[in-house]
Amino acid sequence: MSTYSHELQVAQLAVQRAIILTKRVFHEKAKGTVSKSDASPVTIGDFGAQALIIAALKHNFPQDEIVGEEDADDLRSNAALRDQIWDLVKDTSLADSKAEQTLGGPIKSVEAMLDTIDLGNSSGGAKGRIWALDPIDGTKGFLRGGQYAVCLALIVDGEVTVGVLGCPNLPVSDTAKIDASIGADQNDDEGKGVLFSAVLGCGATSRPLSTGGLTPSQPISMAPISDITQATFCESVEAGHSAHDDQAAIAQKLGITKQSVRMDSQAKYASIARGAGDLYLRLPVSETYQEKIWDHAAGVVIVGEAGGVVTDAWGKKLDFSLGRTLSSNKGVVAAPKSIYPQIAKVVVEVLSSK
Ligand SMILES: Nc1ncnc2c1ncn2[C@@H]1O[C@H](COP(=O)(O)O)[C@@H](O)[C@H]1OP(=O)(O)O
Ligand SMILES: [Mg+2]
Ligand SMILES: [Mg+2]
Ligand SMILES: [Mg+2]
Repeated sequence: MSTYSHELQVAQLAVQRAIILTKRVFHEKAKGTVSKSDASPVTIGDFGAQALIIAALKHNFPQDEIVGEEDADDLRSNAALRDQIWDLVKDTSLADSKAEQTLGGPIKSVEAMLDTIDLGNSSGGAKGRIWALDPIDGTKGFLRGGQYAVCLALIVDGEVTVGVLGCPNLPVSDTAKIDASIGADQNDDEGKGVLFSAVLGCGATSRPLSTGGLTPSQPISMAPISDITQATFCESVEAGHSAHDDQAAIAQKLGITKQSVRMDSQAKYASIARGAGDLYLRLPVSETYQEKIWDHAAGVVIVGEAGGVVTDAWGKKLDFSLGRTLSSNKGVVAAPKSIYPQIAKVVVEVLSSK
């Protein structure tokens, strides 16, 4: 077995199992949404997916730390919400019994579920093995019926080493270039659901999601691009998460004529890694917002292994060793190696002229 193959297998199966739960919630009209202290939404899907993934990690790697986005505080004071989540969690398992066994089987009780969710409370750091988990990334997209991703990465001594992104609403077929329709109304499951993975130094792959064991994978790589003016660039749907105006100015300076493709979540990283799009621009909207490690870790190693470069808006490597946030970075630029220098130069020009 190669290094990290056990970690990779557990991470892929754990994400795949959690997506059985998130898809059930996705198709419900009422998603059990509550507002967090920072006013961002969280649903029963986010909590349920965090419980299932942490349970699988703790079963296999009891010593590892976990930085998970959610905690169980709201559920300890809201019995109705807690019971709704438990109903989902206790009934979610992989159809393949060997794969389910690998993950340690079901969580034993509602109390164990709450404690498991709270194991995502690591403060992160530069030493040892730390998993970064975003149980639903793009919760706003999830609520809107758009793209979302279940994201898990292993950081070893501050370096992202394993990354897995489950994207239930991306098309299985990777031949089509993405366009504006990818961002919205993904209510039909037909031909959708992709699991992306990478191990540092070993390449990136994708495979169709299943509800049992892992399906065969194929290598993925970014699209070769010689003429930057033909590039497709991705950005957030939410104007509050990245600066659409700066991104439009950068695209214009680069001579890009195509409309940007707006989609929620790390599905943007996945889409450029498989060559369905070319660039991902995430320019900061706020002086104070610090990007969270769980919003980028998996995407960064997947894009890196697919032949891309990911830095912050000033060309600095993203530093995952500083805790739960990327406190020394601002914004994100992801592009194929061949055209990255041209793009980075224009990004700095646009930011410096403000
Ligand atoms: N001001 C902000 N700048 C950048 N990202 C943000 C900001 N506020 C929230 N986010 C995060 O952006 C991520 C989604 O990005 P996208 O819009 O590209 O899908 C979410 O994880 C969300 O975090 P949160 O979980 O707190 O909502
Ligand atoms: Mg997120
Ligand atoms: Mg989230
Ligand atoms: Mg959130």
